[in-house]
Amino acid sequence: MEEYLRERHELMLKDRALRHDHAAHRKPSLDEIEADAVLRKIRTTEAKTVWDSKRVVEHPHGFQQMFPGMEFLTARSTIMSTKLFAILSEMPKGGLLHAHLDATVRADVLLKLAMKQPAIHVRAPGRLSMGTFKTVLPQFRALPQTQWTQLPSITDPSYDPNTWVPINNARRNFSDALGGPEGFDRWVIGALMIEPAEAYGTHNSTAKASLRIWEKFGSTFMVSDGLIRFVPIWTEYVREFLLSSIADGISYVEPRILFWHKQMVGADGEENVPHRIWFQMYERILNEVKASLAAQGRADEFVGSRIIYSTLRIGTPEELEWYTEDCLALKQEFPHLVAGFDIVGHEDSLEPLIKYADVFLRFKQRQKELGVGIPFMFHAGETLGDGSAADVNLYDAILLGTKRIGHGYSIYKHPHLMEICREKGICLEMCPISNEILRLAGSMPMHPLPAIMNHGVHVALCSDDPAVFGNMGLTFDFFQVFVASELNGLYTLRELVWDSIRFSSLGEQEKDHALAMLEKRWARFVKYILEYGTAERLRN
Ligand SMILES: O=c1[nH]cnc2c1ncn2[C@@H]1O[C@H](CO)[C@@H](O)[C@H]1O
Repeated sequence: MEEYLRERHELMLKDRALRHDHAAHRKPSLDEIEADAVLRKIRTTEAKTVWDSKRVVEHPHGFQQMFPGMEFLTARSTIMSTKLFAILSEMPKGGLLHAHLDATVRADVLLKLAMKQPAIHVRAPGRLSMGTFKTVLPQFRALPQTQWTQLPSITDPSYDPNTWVPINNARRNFSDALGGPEGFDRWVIGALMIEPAEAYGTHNSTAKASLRIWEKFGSTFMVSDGLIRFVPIWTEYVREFLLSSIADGISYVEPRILFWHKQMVGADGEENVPHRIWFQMYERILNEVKASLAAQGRADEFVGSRIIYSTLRIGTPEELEWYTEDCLALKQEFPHLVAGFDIVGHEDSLEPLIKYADVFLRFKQRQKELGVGIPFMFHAGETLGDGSAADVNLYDAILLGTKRIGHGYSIYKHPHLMEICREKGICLEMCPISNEILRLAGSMPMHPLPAIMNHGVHVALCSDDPAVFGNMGLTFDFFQVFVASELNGLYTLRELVWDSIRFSSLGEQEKDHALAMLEKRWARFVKYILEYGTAERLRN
């Protein structure tokens, strides 16, 4: 029996040897070993006390049994009540490498920013009633002062659909039958976020033919665009994104900014602010945030930010070439801010990478001519397809030399591609909560993340579109991943955090600095877990 147990142990070690959190790669400190045990105890206890399968929560189909890593939108408030969540909130998270900027600030905060702008008007394309509350969506726009209106209400019987009402009037006079001003907030926020009833009920399909969940997902961006792409709101939005990320323990952010629209609406209500001014504004806010942290003696909490230039995966190759040239010009003017290039949007229904391969090859050539480097950071494989165009995007992303892969969800079906990622150090930006809400995985235990980690592929955990999903910061994604596996421990968390800096676009010296800062904060975090363990009598 002794011999059997030894063989058994060796087999397990061998099977897990490719994992980056494997003991062979780094010796944990004694404190870490003890803190790991505390975290595991809490997880085991809460699996019984909180995620007990006899407990249920309300669910669009009736009731849902609780389990660790269950559907995020029905579990969210329970997650927030756990000890594990409280502890992970304190964890230094490293970098956020995959987030779409226009979905990074809480919907209620965005609405408050909008209410401060008299230029912002709202209209409804149809009549609002209880029956149309979810289907008649608000449209926002900042108007030049000459076009401001004084219409009193968007719900009045006399309201002419598609006419602009000042946002404050629309809110103040929102009909009592629809909930008054709070009803207005619910209408707007409901259009900016995905609700459980949608993800798990009415829109629960990712099928190519119906795209239900992506219909709702896509529409949230149409609604928010009229608010965010307005200079006075955009600048405050960026500030809020940076500050709320820092508050969650994130020390570096690399958002994808969508440059599809060639202009932003300026403070005067005219759509005439070109991309280079967006970069200037971003840099100004970034410097202000850094200066205010330094003034508070908190400079070591944040190392900075770079931008992944993104446009949509639609249109002709010629049209895409306008964007690659635009990106080149911006890289020359803001070399320290442009981190990479990507095309975004629903992979299952929009254009595959291969359609633009010659543009991408020319883009690389142009970079050589101009002496600049703009790595691809392609979205690829965010699909359930097997051999579909979205799945095949993985081959093109890798062949085109992508530095990281956005999602790469379907890569676990491709042994050779995983080997390439492992050997070339192509990191996967995995967004587990996003994948679950967009119905690629029914819950966290159904997510392929463990398969990918067991193959030794580097992963950075990311939030993708936290304003739409409600997974603000990175604590929620770390939580879901941590509770859904008994293999994952403190060393797993540490590897994920470290990889998010190692595979970022920071320069080598900046990475060293960021990792040194992280090391100090990590040591404090480990002490915090130990103190927590002592207070809760969880230590031996
Ligand atoms: O998970 C994703 N996969 C692909 N595209 C996305 C995802 N999340 C957001 N966007 C896209 O980014 C744009 C906003 O910046 C939107 O067009 C949205 O479709």
